[in-house]
Amino acid sequence: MPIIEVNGLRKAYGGRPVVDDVTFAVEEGEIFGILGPNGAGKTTTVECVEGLREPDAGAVRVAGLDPRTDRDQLTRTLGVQLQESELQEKLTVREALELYGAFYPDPADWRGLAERLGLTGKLTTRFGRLSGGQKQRLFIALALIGRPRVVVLDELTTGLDPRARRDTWKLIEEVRDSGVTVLLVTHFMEEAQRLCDRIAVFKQGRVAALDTPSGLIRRSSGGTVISFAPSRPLDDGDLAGLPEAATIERRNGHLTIHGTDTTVNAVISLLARHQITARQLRVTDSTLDDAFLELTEDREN
Ligand SMILES: Nc1ncnc2c1ncn2[C@@H]1O[C@H](COP(=O)(O)OP(=O)(O)OP(=O)(O)O)[C@@H](O)[C@H]1O
Repeated sequence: MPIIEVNGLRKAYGGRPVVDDVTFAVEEGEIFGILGPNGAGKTTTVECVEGLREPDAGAVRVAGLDPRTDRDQLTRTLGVQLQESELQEKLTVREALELYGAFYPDPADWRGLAERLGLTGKLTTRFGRLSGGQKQRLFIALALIGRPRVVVLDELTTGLDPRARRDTWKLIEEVRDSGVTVLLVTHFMEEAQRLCDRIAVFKQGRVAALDTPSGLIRRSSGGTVISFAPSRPLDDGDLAGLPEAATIERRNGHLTIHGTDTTVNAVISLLARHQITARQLRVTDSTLDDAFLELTEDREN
């Protein structure tokens, strides 16, 4: 049974559709990513999941609850990363954690959460005096304080330094390992690739692709690229029989061949057969970045 179900979701602003027939389901215990260019409808979609926006059409269920009509139960099920403006400047970190913990019947231990998020030294600091990254960590702690079954994190690590970002990834993995489902909106490909079990790529209000990170990479046409400078020239006849080679380019004594793993293996055997050495040999694979750019490319421009 999926824990989040979004079916035929539509939302328009001023007659312009920004979420246009979006359907996806998130299984319990998954980290499910939503990727997409600015304005693709990601936040609008998650706000419908959180019950903050009313869909024009379609159905949303979180653990069987309707976010618009079952609000009380939903707040006990769903943890949401707050936006900055929602906390008072004068509130200290400790007060914020205690206050938000008091909203729930069985809150998590705020001291433990503060420690996991590196906030122990900041407990008496007022919210207005925290750095951007410290605020971000506090929002993550507040999203988790009610021991939610599902947590929605929109731009989880924006503003965090590289170490804090990695620590946060570890924390999110621990959260998932404790059985919590995570819905993650992100612009960071490395984050999506590392954390997400599956990803929905949004484009202009629609789901352009939904797959595992490696599934999305496999779909991209970039494939594997091998480039090298052969110790003596290879003629076209030798290269013609290479399996699964999409393109072969020659430039300044360098060969660049786009293909697959099979192509790379065939190139290596070919070189060995002809006793040719490959100088400056590089083999690179497509990344989630490549897949994302290809999937969200605006072909009309
Ligand atoms: N309250 C609103 N009134 C009018 N238009 C809105 C409103 N909220 C969002 N939009 C528009 O809807 C579109 C989708 O916005 P949304 O915030 O869902 O995109 P997003 O994919 O989350 O983008 P980003 O990556 O920039 O956060 C945008 O063009 C935005 O300008």
